Amino acid sequence: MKIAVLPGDGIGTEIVAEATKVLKALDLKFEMESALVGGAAYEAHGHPLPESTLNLAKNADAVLFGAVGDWKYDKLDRPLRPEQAILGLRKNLGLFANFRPAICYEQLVGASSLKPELIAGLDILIIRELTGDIYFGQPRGRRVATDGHFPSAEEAFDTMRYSKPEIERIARVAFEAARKRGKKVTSVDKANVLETFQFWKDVVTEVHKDYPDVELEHMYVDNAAMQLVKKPKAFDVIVTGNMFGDILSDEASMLTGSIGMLPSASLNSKNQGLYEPSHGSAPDIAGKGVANPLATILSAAMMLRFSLNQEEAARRIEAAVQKVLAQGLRTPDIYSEGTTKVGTAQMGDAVVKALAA
Ligand SMILES: NC(=O)C1=CN([C@@H]2O[C@H](COP(=O)(O)OP(=O)(O)OC[C@H]3O[C@@H](n4cnc5c(N)ncnc54)[C@H](O)[C@@H]3O)[C@@H](O)[C@H]2O)C=CC1
Ligand SMILES: CC(C)CC(=O)C(=O)O
Ligand SMILES: [Mg+2]
Repeated sequence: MKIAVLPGDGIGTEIVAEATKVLKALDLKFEMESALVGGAAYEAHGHPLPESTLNLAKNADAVLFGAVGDWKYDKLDRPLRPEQAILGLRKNLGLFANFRPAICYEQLVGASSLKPELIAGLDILIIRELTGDIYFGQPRGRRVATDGHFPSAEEAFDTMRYSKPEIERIARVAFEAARKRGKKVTSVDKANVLETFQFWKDVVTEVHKDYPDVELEHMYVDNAAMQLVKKPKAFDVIVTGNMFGDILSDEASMLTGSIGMLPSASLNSKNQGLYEPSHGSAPDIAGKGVANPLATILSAAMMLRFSLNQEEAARRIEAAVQKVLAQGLRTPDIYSEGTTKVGTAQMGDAVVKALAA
């Protein structure tokens, strides 16, 4: 078994170091090989996703990814920007199904910006389509307008699109997932305005016929954003497109206490996967040793479960995370009065210690 380890930029290197520490402490038989990705790869090789990094990821059983990006690369041509590395990995590996579980651990109920009664016991699963939508649609670019409010002005455009098989396969993933938990799927769209999402809604409704035991509701994305903070526990599984899923999962992360708590798994049809926290490279706190490594450590647990067939080891990690939270250890993003503030490495060390106990 081989894990490709791609730390990336900013806090990516700090949090992945803690996750690999935890993986090594499990004493399982797998090999880990690291490579540069994102801005770090651009600096060393002139490209954010060098062929060697892509090949390592393709040939591994699973990929553990940190985060990419930094403001200093924002002026580069788009194909050279660090974010193209994660988009390229998702596309090249066919990682269309992104699982983002938003679970509020009992010990963190007080860390959320929402009232405790709204989020205590929260366990929702966002399933985000990851290789289509406006993030990948062509054509895109800049041009001179020929119509509209300002003819002959400079304009920019992107293309939102989904094919029927792309919607069908992610809908099936969502219904199958719901079957194993609360048996309810909320499909989030903007069918009242966008043709792409009327199509999405029609196809999801059709696929639902094969899952009569699962309840399906449809919700517009603006309402979904509101309902997520009004009554989050009314959701079970949310399925949505790439862009809406990106936005709603950041919102949902605050229901768990912090974006530093939200792991993710991105799977292809062979259950090969890339595992990364839902957040980015956080340049504002990079290098300070204060980033929360738990989303990455929990992503490593998802990797053991989904790609490496190590359910017991996954559970051990999740139990260890709960244990350190119960001990009162908190990185600054989840700190509240009466708990103990720790840094990134101390949090990783505490998880390793909790594994052994
Ligand atoms: N998958 C990826 O590699 C992603 C990369 N990005 C890139 O990351 C860079 C920064 O983007 P932002 O919009 O600022 O999003 P971000 O998720 O990096 O940060 C947003 C806020 O959350 C905080 N935060 C994020 N992770 C944290 C953690 N583990 N512990 C404590 N606090 C944490 C940050 O300090 C910041 O205040 C950009 O270059 C962006 O393109 C953004 C999202 C995903
Ligand atoms: C580069 C972005 C598409 C990454 C992101 O924001 C995400 O996947 O959540
Ligand atoms: Mg995002």
